[in-house]
Amino acid sequence: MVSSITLTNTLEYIQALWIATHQMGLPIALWRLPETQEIQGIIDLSGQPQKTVIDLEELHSGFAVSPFINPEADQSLFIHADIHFTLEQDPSRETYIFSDKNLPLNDPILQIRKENFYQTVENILQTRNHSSVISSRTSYQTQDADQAIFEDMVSKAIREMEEGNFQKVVLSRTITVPIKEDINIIQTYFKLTQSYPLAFVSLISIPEHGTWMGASPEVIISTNKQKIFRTIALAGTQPYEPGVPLSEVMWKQKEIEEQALVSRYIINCFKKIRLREFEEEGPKTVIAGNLLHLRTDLTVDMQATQFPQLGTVMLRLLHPTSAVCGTPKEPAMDFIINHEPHNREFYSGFLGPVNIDGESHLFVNLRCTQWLSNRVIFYAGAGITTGSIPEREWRETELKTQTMRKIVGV
Ligand SMILES: C=C(O[C@@H]1C=C(C(=O)O)C=C[C@H]1O)C(=O)O
Repeated sequence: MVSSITLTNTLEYIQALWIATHQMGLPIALWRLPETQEIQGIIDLSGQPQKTVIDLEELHSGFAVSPFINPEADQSLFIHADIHFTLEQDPSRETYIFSDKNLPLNDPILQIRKENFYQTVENILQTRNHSSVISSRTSYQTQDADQAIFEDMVSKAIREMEEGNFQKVVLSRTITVPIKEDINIIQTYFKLTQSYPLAFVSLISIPEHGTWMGASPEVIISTNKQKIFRTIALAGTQPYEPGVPLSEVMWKQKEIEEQALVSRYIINCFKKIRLREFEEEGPKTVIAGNLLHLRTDLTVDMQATQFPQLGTVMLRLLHPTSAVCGTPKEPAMDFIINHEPHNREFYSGFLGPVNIDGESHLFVNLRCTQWLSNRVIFYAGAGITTGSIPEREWRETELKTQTMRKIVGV
């Protein structure tokens, strides 16, 4: 059984692993945390992720994926870590070391499946049968809104806000693009990790639920070994011009207010659970690929506050935040459901590793794409307030897909 191997051809090995999960119908998640080099992966040998509430106190090691619409919080999928591996660059930076963490498998059937899995990987490597995009979903229909339809939807939202129905709504759209037959999804993923060093870069595939790749700048909740809870309030968008110091970046009133709404939403969630001892830092300007955002960091010492279940409680209260839905949450959500022509599915849901080495890091699924065998669907949204100009919001959604489109080559 594989436990640690030095790879001379990393791409080929990870691709064989990816193909093997598809041949065997197994869910897989690959991710790289912000500001780290190591890529990690999880494979669920049962073949079916569990549909569950994300309770960090109850769940084993795994990877959580929630759709945007999850009102009772029970629609999240949990990819169980039957296999957990890491891919680390060696100090010479010439090769990668692939390590299987050899998590204990209590069920002998899973042990046999694991052996079969690595055997399948070997067979694929030997036959060198490397097809290009392997997607867990071949047919899926979505409706892209053109510029006029999107701007009409934004204008309608502005009118409703002027009537006082809500204060902010985040409206999104899809862009469906055919892809070349020879595109390599794993190579694209590696490129994405390089373009977004500060983001959470993920690639997941779940039978019947699809194949998704993204580079999220937005933590929804994270809890680390030191028992520090962290979340962020992220909003406001402008293009990043390399060379301009972040301290010199100026923000318009509209963006400052929009981001303040997200911060206030999070602090209100703390108030609901009577938590007063939190640290607030920011807002400051941060880089996400080709863009800049405004970010406030909010942290809590879960030991000092005697609140070990804070991650679970806050996840339930926060999702969907005002950064991807709006304020107040219910009328903003109704507007989205009634007006966006597409189904968001996992876009603006959350995803990330749970209880891996004593830490959980969940991110909002943004700057993401869904992969079908011959097409990619890009998803992007923008925060709308009464100060919005529809054409600028359209341009913002264009900007939000730009880095990803360049990497995919479309
Ligand atoms: C909705 C998206 O991004 C969110 C909306 C932002 C905004 O309105 O300025 C900024 C960052 C994210 O919180 C997206 O990327 O699709």
